[in-house]
Amino acid sequence: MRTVAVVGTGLIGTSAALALSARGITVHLEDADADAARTAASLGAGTVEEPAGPVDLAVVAVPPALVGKVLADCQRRGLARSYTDVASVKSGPRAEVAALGLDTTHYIGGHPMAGRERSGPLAARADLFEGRPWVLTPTPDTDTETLNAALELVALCGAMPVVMDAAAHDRAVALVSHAPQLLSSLVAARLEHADDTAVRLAGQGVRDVTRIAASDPRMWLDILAANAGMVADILDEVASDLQDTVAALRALEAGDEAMRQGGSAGIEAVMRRGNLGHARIPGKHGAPPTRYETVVVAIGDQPGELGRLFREVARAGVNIEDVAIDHSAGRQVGLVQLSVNPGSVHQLARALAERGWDVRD
Ligand SMILES: NC(=O)C1=CN([C@@H]2O[C@H](COP(=O)(O)OP(=O)(O)OC[C@H]3O[C@@H](n4cnc5c(N)ncnc54)[C@H](O)[C@@H]3O)[C@@H](O)[C@H]2O)C=CC1
Ligand SMILES: O=C(O)C(=O)Cc1ccc(O)cc1
Repeated sequence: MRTVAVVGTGLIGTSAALALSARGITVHLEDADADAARTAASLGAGTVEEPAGPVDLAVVAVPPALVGKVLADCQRRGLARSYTDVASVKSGPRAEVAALGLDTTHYIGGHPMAGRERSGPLAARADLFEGRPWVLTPTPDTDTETLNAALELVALCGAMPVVMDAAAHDRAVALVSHAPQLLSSLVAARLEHADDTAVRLAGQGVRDVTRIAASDPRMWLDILAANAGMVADILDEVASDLQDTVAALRALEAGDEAMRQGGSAGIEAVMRRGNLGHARIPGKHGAPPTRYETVVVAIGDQPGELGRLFREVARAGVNIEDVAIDHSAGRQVGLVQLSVNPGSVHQLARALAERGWDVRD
């Protein structure tokens, strides 16, 4: 594959374009908003010049409800030999492509399972898809050239292809992406009118649970509208779990010992079910989940501190598997939680302490 057109240069389109350009592919950028395409080009994602002839692959990276319309326009113009999209839902766009009578042999649905809570080209990152699943939804009439072009796109973006049926994809993402998005929004919504004194106490737990509550409501309305039934089914089950949990909490306050015991059992059961569900989430690069341990280091809230710390960790020969930073409210200090392999914890803590870092227990 030598030439690609990215149609829609927001977060996802520009991230893919950056990854492809970095690997020597010629990328043509276009967007209904000319500023978005120019911004992407200025970031090194490609050129806003039109291709001289059909490109090898066009990546349609627009909101889900527009995939059919934009694909129709691209095919009419003869923009590419093969086409794919990146929409977060797959059955809706597929039905629209069929309803519009488009060429389905040279189109394959796609969905990179990576994103950010921010939109637009300025939020793009070349490594966004690194090690992440990228779902492809071929149909019996998808031709080999198109499947291969999409597989090459996924490989060039450093992602792992997962071939799925569109309906199975939509069921799966309702569970692992769409329902969690709404649950995160609902937790964050409780904070809207909360007392400042309460919000100021927010720590890493509530930050983790609400990170994606900062997402763009319009884009998510589009996604949820295209998968509403499946997401509602999951939230129905969550609502039933919530009712049981509330009943268990009330029982914990009861005067009667037997009721209190029932309440304890209910809460313990939900916590244990959560442990088991959490343990099933794959680790980096789709590997089986790994248990990491954390080394906590306090750093000053000033430029360059994090870089200095990371260099020290590298010098100690330890790989950082994950990192989280907890900014204590009102203090000029951040607590950096370095997740590392359990075997490296003591060695790293000792090495950092010896070099003067404030390592916390
Ligand atoms: N944001 C996320 O975390 C993820 C989003 N997706 C999917 O990727 C797609 C794009 O999402 P984002 O990049 O986040 O959105 P975005 O809002 O950052 O970018 C969408 C871009 O499409 C452009 N556009 C709209 N109509 C157009 C048209 N008719 N022709 C050409 N360009 C047009 C917009 O001007 C905008 O620049 C959506 O289908 C979304 O479901 C997939 C994975 C993750
Ligand atoms: O922010 C995250 O962790 C995400 O996982 C975001 C995300 C949002 C939408 C998608 O279709 C896929 C991934």
